[in-house]
Amino acid sequence: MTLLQDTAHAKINLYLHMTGRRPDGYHLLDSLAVFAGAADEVRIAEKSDRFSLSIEGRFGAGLEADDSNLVLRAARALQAHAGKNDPYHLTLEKNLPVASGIGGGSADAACTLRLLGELWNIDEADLIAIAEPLGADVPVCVQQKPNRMEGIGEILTVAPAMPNGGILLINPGLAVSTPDIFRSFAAMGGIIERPAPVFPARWTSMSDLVEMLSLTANDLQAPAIHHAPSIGKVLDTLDMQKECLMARMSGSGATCFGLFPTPDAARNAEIELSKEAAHLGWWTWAGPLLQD
Ligand SMILES: C[C@@](CO)(OP(=O)(O)O)[C@H](O)COP(=O)(O)OP(=O)(O)OC[C@H]1O[C@@H](n2ccc(N)nc2=O)[C@H](O)[C@@H]1O
Ligand SMILES: Nc1ncnc2c1ncn2[C@@H]1O[C@H](COP(=O)(O)OP(=O)(O)O)[C@@H](O)[C@H]1O
Repeated sequence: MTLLQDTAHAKINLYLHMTGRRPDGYHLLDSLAVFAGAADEVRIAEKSDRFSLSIEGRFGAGLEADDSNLVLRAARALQAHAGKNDPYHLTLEKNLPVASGIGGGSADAACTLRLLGELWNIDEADLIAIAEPLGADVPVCVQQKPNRMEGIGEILTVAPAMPNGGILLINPGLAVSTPDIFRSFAAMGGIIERPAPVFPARWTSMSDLVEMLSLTANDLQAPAIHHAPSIGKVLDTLDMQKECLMARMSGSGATCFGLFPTPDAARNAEIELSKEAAHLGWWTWAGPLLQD
């Protein structure tokens, strides 16, 4: 029996600029993080003598249901914070590709915090504080709303709502290593000095949003293509789709996204390339951006 369930949406970095480096070597960044309809699901079932996890779904086989899983790490961190002895059996339906630049693990951790926070009556601000040590992308995933991320992701500023546009995600079926991509970024020249993007009070259409994004970049895209040239092919394929306004990689890759004027335009493009995607073993998802 399911007591509570929630969806853990894919995080998309619409742009990702590296702005500096901390003394510990971590890169400081500036990013507009938004969320797509594509999601994992976390369910809380019956009480148990300790937190435990079952994993199902298309990408479940790539993960262990042990203490390394971010769902259990988040549950235990919140349990310690709340001083609760109230463990449950949890189920993760893993629909998002793993280690793919769309923060699926971070979204799962944040989703677990929201669910247990609801059961145990814990404020969102406390959940965000507990999220931070679990990973740089976990705080933004607690709210699942458009946010500007700075610092290494812990400094969040609410961004204007997304227009009612569409997004097509493609993952070429390879996991890229985030540390390798950051290392290559540094080796290929590192930080680029540039003015910080300025957001308007609101975006009226996808074209309006894309106009601002055209002045930005994902600084990890070139190093990722260097490691995995198939990312370049994914970007070319997205660019060739009718009505695709722009194509870019998210996070440290390898998932890339195309932006479209409407969710239907993105779905039509997904259908258009479905044969090629099936042939190449690509994962695809098309639909709306979460708006706020
Ligand atoms: C690039 C981003 C953008 O949202 O997304 P993903 O690709 O993970 O989705 C994140 O900043 C990913 O942050 P996070 O998920 O914490 O990265 P991790 O895998 O823990 O980092 C692995 C390694 O990459 C390097 N690293 C990571 C983050 C950062 N801001 N600077 C770094 O230099 C460090 O060497 C670190 O040890
Ligand atoms: N529930 C989870 N879902 C995905 N990855 C997880 C999970 N728990 C732990 N991990 C580990 O976290 C790492 C990052 O995963 P993920 O969030 O999918 O990456 P990315 O942010 O690049 O999309 C993976 O290498 C994986 O082994």
